[in-house]
Amino acid sequence: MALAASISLSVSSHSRRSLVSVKPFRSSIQPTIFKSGGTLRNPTFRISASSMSIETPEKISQNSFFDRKESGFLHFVKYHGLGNDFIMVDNRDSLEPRVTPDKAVKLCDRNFGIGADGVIFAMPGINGTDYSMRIFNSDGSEPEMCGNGVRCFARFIAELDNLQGRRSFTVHTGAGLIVPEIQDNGKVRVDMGQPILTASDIPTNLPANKDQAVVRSELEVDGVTWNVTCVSMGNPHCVTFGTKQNKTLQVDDLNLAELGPKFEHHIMFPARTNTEFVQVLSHSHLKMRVWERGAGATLACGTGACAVVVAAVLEGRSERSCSVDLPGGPLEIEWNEKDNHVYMTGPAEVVFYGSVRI
Ligand SMILES: N[C@@H](CCC[C@H](N)C(=O)O)C(=O)O
Repeated sequence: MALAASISLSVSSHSRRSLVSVKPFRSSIQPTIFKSGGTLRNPTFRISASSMSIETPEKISQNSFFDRKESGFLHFVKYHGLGNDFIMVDNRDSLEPRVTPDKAVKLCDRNFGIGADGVIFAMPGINGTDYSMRIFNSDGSEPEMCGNGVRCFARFIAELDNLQGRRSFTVHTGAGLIVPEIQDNGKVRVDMGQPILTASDIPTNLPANKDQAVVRSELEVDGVTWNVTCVSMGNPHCVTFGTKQNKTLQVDDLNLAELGPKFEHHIMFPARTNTEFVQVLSHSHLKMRVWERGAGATLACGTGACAVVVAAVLEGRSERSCSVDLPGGPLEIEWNEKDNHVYMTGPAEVVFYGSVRI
């Protein structure tokens, strides 16, 4: 759909009202939406264009979106990776995030804010890397890494910086060095590094049962015994393929909103955890739903999909290369035998460009 929009948003920390005006162009649809209120509170505050097509960067640079520097406003681009959506902030001039965790919570609010699963900051590189990436979850907590986010980050950087034909660069994250590469088809392949399996490093209080790892262990949740494997991709994941009583899951039947928080806040996970519920469709095809730490049920989780393939291999359920179906679409994951790194390939798309008063 070649829909492009001009969007105005105002999010105030004092008033929880918001106003959205959407004016599409290059489209026969011409709605004007006032999300609440009905009057344009910032008539001089006009926002740049966006497109759901991949020609967006050229169009946007013509409009000098990224040159906008008005004080009191945050200019952002909203991206998504399979529906896991992020407010991307150009923070290349400072290692201090331009938005506080409290403000991130407000911006991520789907009713009173822009709406997103997190806020991501593109920052100067450290330790010899080209860039650094930091992220706040929608609850304001700061995770170490975000797989879908780093694909969005790669496309965002390609828009922001003149990479002179370079397709790949290095990114410092809380999970260490991450290397995304933009492919000819626009998808992003990411070297996600090595999975961490040592129980205390994940961290989990579940006792190690295979070398130092927790593989197909038992986790008691509200009187039900789940079989779980714990993996860190820099951030913690608890992967389950079923319970002791019911060894295979039909993931569509799960009540995630009820189950998810019980795993996230379980005493066995001192840093909380992301949880993936997985159904094996074949040795190279998995289906998962995720409850994310600090964000709840999301449409996709890149680090989660990586953790799922690592867990599936450790439990002898799959090959090292798998398609992983998430509610928002598929990711291709490979746990490479030679270098022990996990590689993730998937899309990252612009949703819209906007500015918000901060
Ligand atoms: N959606 C992300 C993971 C984001 C961080 C996570 N909620 C955490 O707290 O660890 C992904 O795509 O990996």
